[in-house]
Amino acid sequence: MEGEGKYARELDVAVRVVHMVCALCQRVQDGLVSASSGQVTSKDDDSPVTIADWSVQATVRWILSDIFGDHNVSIVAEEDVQALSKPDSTDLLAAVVNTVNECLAEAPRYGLPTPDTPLETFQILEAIEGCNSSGGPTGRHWVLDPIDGTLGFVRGDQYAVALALIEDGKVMIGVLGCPNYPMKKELLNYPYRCHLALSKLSQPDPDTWETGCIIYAMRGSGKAWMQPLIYGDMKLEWPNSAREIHVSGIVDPALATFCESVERTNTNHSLTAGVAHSMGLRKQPLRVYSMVKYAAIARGDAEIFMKFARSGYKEKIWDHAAGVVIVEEAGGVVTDAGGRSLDFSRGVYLEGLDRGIVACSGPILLEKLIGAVYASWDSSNL
Ligand SMILES: Nc1ncnc2c1ncn2[C@@H]1O[C@H](COP(=O)(O)O)[C@@H](OP(=O)(O)O)[C@H]1O
Ligand SMILES: [Mg+2]
Repeated sequence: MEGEGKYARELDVAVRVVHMVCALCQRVQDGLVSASSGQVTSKDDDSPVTIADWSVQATVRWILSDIFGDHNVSIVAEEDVQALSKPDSTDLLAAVVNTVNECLAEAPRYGLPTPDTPLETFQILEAIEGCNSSGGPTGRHWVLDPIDGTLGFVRGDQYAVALALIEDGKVMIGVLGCPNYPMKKELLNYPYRCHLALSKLSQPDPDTWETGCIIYAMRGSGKAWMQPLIYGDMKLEWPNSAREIHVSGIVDPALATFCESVERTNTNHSLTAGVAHSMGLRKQPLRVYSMVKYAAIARGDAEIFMKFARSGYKEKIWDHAAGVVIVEEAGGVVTDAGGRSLDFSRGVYLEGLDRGIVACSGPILLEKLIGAVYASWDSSNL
């Protein structure tokens, strides 16, 4: 199964570490949802960041460096230490140090190494700063979005932890941790807070896959997998009930579901409505935060994903790398709006992107979608 191939060790480590940091995220999100304020910081571009973003980044860096060797690990990731290093950020930094050490203390349950003594503040800052690679066309680069969909995260809704490995410009493995991804497709449409409240009434049962999964794939395997999150004191026992996932077989647009960002600042909802109409999609869009949208395509819960950012916005590789390989290995396709593959070899940004990003469960829908984008483009207000 998924344990074979050139990247088997990397995939195994990546899945384990994503499991571990998903537990970290769940603890922080539970605290955020019950706290009234003061837990969310704004970055210079006004986007939100939380202790979970920095803590996940530091934890992943520490584990990958420990296993593969500090000098062998190049990581391209979203966060830097700017906001954490301000004089009034002492409490924030202390919270990150505490969160990382709490998480790493649990590492043996995930089959991962743990530090001999708790990490000191400078080590944690170094770990966060150590994720400052800018990728490129050659060599191995890990790509991490510690919390994708931070807005969903702080709102108690969907978010994802995304880790990918790029080698010589190609995404070779992808892992998406989706701690709030519900078992049933219908529940994705359901306000997540309600689902959270209901699931709190009973202990999650891994057999029913109520909440939380890790989805992953290795390039060329033709397979994508899903495992449930582990809870409480459980130990991660490989293969942890892994089951194979596939894209949907629906090819009729009238029956297809399309998903897109909740935030209209991140994608042009009027353009996507025009495209949907032009291609004959009938259902209401499924609006979900984060790369959970790629997970939904790979799991067969939706057939189409579209993202059309405002002109001038440059898409970053960490927002797509893991999702792309997972969707492709699950049988789907991901391209720009001109039908070309995304290019992960050009550094931090997806350079040369034609208008936007689309993912489909197969080539028939993709062809119709690209035709509909051409038909709708001129009348859009981009
Ligand atoms: N103006 C903009 N246009 C398009 N995408 C944007 C954007 N500002 C931020 N984003 C990206 O959109 C991601 C969220 O996507 P979605 O809206 O689908 O949940 C953000 O990820 P982060 O939350 O990791 O910063 C960010 O990378
Ligand atoms: Mg992101």
